[in-house]
Amino acid sequence: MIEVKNLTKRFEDKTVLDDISAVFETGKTNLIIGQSGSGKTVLMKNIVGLLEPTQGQILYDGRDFTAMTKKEKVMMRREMGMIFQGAALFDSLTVQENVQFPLDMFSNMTARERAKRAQECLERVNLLDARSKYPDEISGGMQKRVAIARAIVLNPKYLFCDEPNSGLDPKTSLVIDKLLSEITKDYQMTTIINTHDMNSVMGIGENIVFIYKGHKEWQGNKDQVISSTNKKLNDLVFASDLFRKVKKVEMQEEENA
Ligand SMILES: Nc1ncnc2c1ncn2[C@@H]1O[C@H](COP(=O)(O)OP(=O)(O)OP(=O)(O)O)[C@@H](O)[C@H]1O
Repeated sequence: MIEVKNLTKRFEDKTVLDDISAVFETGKTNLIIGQSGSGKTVLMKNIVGLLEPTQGQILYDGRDFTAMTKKEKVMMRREMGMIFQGAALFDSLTVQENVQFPLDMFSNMTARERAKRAQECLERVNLLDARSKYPDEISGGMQKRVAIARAIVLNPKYLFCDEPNSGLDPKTSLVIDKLLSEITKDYQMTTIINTHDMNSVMGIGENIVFIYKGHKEWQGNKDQVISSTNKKLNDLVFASDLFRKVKKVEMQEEENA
């Protein structure tokens, strides 16, 4: 579980995050949603330690990350897997070498053990057959799956994904969402996903934190999204492609009736 307590982030005199408190639960896909510029990325960067909070605390299973020394934070990062926008793979390394890279850097395993572990993770994302290919020889969706395999290779307790579906078609996005949801359950990770994708909200939104202009406007699950009377949340969700499509189908059905 990751707990954010009264988090405020200012850049000079600009307050980007204002007194945010939220709990992100273990074994669940926790989503951060909000309009462009609302502060989602800044929130995630504070949580993983890429930015320093101006005020507030971040607790990893009760451990106060904000109070840790630099060395302790580096140790904590080994418990975190990260998937950034785009897949951010090394073009000159094969799929397997990409997945194995964190092991080569941070583990004391033998070469044989590292290769075995990388292959286990590739198998988990159903890409073992592509292990000798280079990133430019595989599709965008496959590249994302390689990034997921790489993010879990060190067995993280916490998984962070920034817009995992950006640049992917809806069908491939569903595959990625399903995979993220499954590995979250399998490995009992605390997974936090920044997303614009309302299909993801409705598919894997077990715990959704809605950020509006830097403050927490709403928190709930996907079923509560549907029944919520929060106008700002409804504006965000019902302005999405998914709901426009649902509405269009309903209108067509009415016309045909
Ligand atoms: N280093 C910085 N210095 C000053 N302002 C910043 C800095 N980083 C982000 N901001 C501002 O913080 C606000 C929130 O940005 P953020 O990137 O978190 O939004 P977001 O919700 O992730 O948007 P998007 O969905 O478009 O990625 C924006 O107004 C942005 O300009």
